[in-house]
Amino acid sequence: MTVQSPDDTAGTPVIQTAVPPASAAAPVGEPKIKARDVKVFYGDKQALFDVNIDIPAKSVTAFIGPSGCGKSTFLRCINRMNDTIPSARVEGSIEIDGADVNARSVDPVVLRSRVGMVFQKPNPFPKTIFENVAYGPRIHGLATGKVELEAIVESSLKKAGLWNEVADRLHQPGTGLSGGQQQRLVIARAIAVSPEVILMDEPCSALDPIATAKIEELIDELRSQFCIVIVTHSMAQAARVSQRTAFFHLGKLVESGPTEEMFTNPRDSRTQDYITGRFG
Ligand SMILES: Nc1ncnc2c1ncn2[C@@H]1O[C@H](COP(=O)(O)OP(=O)(O)OP(=O)(O)O)[C@@H](O)[C@H]1O
Repeated sequence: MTVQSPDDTAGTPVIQTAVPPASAAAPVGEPKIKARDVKVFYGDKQALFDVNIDIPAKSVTAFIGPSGCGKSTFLRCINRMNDTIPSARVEGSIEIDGADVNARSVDPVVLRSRVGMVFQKPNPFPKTIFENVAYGPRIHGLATGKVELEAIVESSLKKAGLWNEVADRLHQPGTGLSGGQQQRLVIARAIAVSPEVILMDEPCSALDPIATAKIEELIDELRSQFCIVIVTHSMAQAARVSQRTAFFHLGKLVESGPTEEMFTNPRDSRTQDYITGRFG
């Protein structure tokens, strides 16, 4: 299906979702990620207020909302990237498969291999294409030798839809690829350590429409294997790629639910106002 009026700024947008019926998109069984009463402070300033959400496995969940509403802050709680911001303090609990990510016993480096992250700007290492993908499996001891490492690199690049474009130049710098290819390389790098969750923070905002379409197709393919959470400014993109959507406003999670319902029949007037372009 197509989505009209990308980014929804002109008039009242009509957003068509390309997702299964709402019943098929509802979480089944235990959620992969369970957040309870999550609050985040930067110094004295509170950026997130009591966020409660269940995020299913093998599905794409989109976080939408106006600039500064806390989408990225919440995303960063899931793999403890907020630990790297000295002024940030996180309260409440986030569990992945029932285990608290903030428990003392959790090594953030190991957590981040289980919960990979893709940023707005593609950030390949200043190394070859091969080394970009091989680095994680090597440091986490996932390959017993060269042949196994090569197999992981190949299968990760294939899953990221990049193999055919780079198979004959694996030993050239990753930074020599186009922006869209670099973003797929970064996704291959995340996949290479067999994560369970992939967090994407506006992964297409630096890409042209063709590269964006490729990443969106890739997200759709990857959802059969991973729990994917994507922050996006584009409601059209949320509608195209996600099965569930969460709307944030002023640091609060206003509502979340099956994407189709969120865009056709939101429960909260703030969501309605946002999706119809009344603010944003
Ligand atoms: N490192 C930081 N230090 C201090 N305040 C921060 C920091 N990062 C974010 N904030 C503040 O926290 C609030 C939420 O920001 P956040 O980046 O999570 O929102 P967002 O919804 O992802 O925004 P955008 O869509 O513009 O990326 C904002 O008021 C922002 O200024």
